[in-house]
Amino acid sequence: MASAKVYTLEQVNQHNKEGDLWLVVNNDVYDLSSFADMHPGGAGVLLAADIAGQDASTAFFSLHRSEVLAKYTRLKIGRLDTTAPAPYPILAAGELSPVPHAEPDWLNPKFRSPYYGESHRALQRSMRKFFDDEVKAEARAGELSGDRPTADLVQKMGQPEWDLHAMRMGPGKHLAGKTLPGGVKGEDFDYFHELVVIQELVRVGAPGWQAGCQAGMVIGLPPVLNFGDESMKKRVLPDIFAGKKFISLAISEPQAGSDVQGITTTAKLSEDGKHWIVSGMKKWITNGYFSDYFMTAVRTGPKSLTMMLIERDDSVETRKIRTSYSSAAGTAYVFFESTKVPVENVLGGEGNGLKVILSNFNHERWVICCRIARYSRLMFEETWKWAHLRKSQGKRLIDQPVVRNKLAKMIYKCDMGQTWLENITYQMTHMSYADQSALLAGPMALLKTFLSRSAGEISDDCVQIWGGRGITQGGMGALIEQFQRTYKFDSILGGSEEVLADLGVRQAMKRMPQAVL
Ligand code: HEM
Repeated sequence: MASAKVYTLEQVNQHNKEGDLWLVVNNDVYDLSSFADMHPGGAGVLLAADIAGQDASTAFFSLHRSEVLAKYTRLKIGRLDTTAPAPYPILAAGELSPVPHAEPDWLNPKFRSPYYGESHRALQRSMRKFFDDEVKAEARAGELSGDRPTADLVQKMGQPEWDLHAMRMGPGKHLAGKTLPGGVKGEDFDYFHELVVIQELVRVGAPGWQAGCQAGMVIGLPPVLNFGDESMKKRVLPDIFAGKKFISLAISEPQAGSDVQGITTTAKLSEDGKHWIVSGMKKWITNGYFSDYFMTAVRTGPKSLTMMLIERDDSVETRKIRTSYSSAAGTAYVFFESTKVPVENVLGGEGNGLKVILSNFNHERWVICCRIARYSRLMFEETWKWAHLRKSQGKRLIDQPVVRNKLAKMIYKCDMGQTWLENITYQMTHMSYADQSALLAGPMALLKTFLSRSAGEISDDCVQIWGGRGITQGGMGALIEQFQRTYKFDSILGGSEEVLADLGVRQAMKRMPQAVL
């Protein structure tokens, strides 16, 4: 590769007018002569005496995200003749953030953790690099455009080198014999490994796109893994884990929401007893728009709820629903019109639908907890950096006690949530499934309530600090605006805050002895 051309600041200074406009950002020299008229911030600001032909790094970084530079590398013509480090260092792909509290404590080299071993750290390093290098740019673009994840990327994630889709299903037999990123043996993969994968993926900062990237699988596939027979597993799992097919969980309906008792989609047995004939509609089905399979809750009798795997055919129609995050998620209505489903596709037996649904609730809620804890921390990091950059009335925002107070609240909410999450995760790695259901369902419900409530408060404080940029799509505050528009998903999906808070208390009531004085 040819080495970059080197210029002195005096040479750059000569190019300071309309049609001949250079400037320096982070020790790189940019020629903006033709770009100035297309500059979204206008040509005027670029022609100002302290900008045109000057080192404009400080002005640049107070108004743009660093991704802008990556997008406009074509304007770079060389570098400045200096050995001084770049004034605003940009993290290389895979690096940990040096911003205080931007990473959970276990990633701080000076901190110790009883929960994470070398294999978790190795997995974290691999995933961070992969998501930074290969996923972040597509994810953020897709979040804005509404384009679902590309087949190339989803299938790359499914290749044996990454096995991301299989890892997102958590520990289990489906990972046996595999060597996962970071050299982790499939048999050793535990809930902390899964937490690492989820939290690293969240950092790409694109919730709708990320949902479009097999979120339906995370909630729709467990019945196949836990209740499917070997022939179903053989038929369905390989293509889903390879990222070639999609599955979604189809429970909620317009009238029923997530109240499974109210489900009206019905299935009637065919005369020859070989098929169920399903009719009805489902709503808010993540990935439904492009799913090949639907793990569907249907009514097989007045009091009988049954789960069945429905494969897309001409009798299944899907229609996109616009929600407040990106339509990259493929959230949809799903209509079944006399859809024929082989009786072998019933999971867990006729009438046992509720048991199948409930069997995955804790895991789903835990996944949401992992996600929102990390997403909230990302917002803190953005806001902390902004508070150091942005000056108002001659002072940086961070120099204002009221701003520091808001940041303090963000730090303790993020750290409390993560610490509690790690404690529950540790119990999950050591408890039988029965004990988990009896002892962790309540704390998990309360944790999710705490984290989504905290996310709301963190979002509110972030927006106040960011001001207009916190309510503007694109530009510096893009992630903050996106967060305040989308954090509600995690406070509703998998059980709303109110329902879960109540569940947490009712579970504790069950364990209350008759009388304690
Ligand atoms: C390599 C040089 C530059 C490039 C490629 C560039 C590109 C951009 C882009 C893409 C935007 C749209 C908003 C965003 O995506 O962040 C923008 C906005 C803007 N730029 Fe630049 N810019 C450059 C240098 C500068 C400099 C040196 C200034 C100095 C004052 C400046 C001032 C602005 C302003 C005021 C806005 C509008 C910001 C807002 O609405 O909040 N730009 N620029």
